[in-house]
Amino acid sequence: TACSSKFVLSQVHPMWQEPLAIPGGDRQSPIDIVERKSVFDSKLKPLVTNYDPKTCQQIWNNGYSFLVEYDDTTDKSTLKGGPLQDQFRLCQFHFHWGECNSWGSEHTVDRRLFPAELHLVHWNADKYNLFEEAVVEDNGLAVIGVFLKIGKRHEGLQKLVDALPVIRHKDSVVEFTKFDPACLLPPNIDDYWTYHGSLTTPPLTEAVTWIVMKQHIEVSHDQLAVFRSLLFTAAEEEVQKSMVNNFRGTQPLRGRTVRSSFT
Ligand SMILES: NS(=O)(=O)N=C1NCCCN1
Ligand SMILES: [Zn+2]
Repeated sequence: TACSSKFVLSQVHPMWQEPLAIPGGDRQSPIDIVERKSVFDSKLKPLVTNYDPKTCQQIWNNGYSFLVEYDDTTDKSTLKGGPLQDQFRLCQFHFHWGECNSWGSEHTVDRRLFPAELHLVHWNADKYNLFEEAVVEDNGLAVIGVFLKIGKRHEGLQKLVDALPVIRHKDSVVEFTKFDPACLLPPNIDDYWTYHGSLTTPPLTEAVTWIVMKQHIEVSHDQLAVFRSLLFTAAEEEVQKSMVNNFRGTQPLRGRTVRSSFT
């Protein structure tokens, strides 16, 4: 199959139709992070996350990925520091993955692909009142990206994996509480790359300060296989399509500099 050989990724059909015109279009995401071209910035501070598991509300299948949503009506689960000037609120996290372990991540590092990528999505609560307002502002959003590799079972992830069969179809939702997203971060969150880019799924707006962790996390083969049991399609649709390859291809760097918090 495509997965066994060193398959040319271009044969994989991205899951959504790329729009013809993109707003601005010179700071799109994801990108290939070329390690030796990233510029160390000693002024980058450590990232400060302060997540309250009590703000975890639900998990649902939106037809692109599955997402865990948090109550972002107060400053309970926040992100600050790193490259950020303001305090951001966590609104949701989700993943992107492939049909097999050869690909699936959105960002690449020196063209290296990972089997999956976690995105923790935050919006600038010092400047805006709602995610929907922040999503069109160039300093509106901050997304933490974490690469996943196949290895030992991730105990913290299992609670989430166990909920997936209940939300197999698009638009299904189930209550999901007391989940601490910090358990999905790698041990060392001080080493990251950061650059200005966009959302990688619609509305693709160029509002994101990306913070991509250098350290990956490990999940088991079986845990990632459950991600692939999800469906893009709603229950009533005749033809069911498995939710795989829900990643966007890398976009032109267009002269941007990727900074690193480490040498
Ligand atoms: N993959 S991504 O860049 O996080 N894209 C998103 N689009 C809609 C809102 C949340 N995130
Ligand atoms: Zn994403």
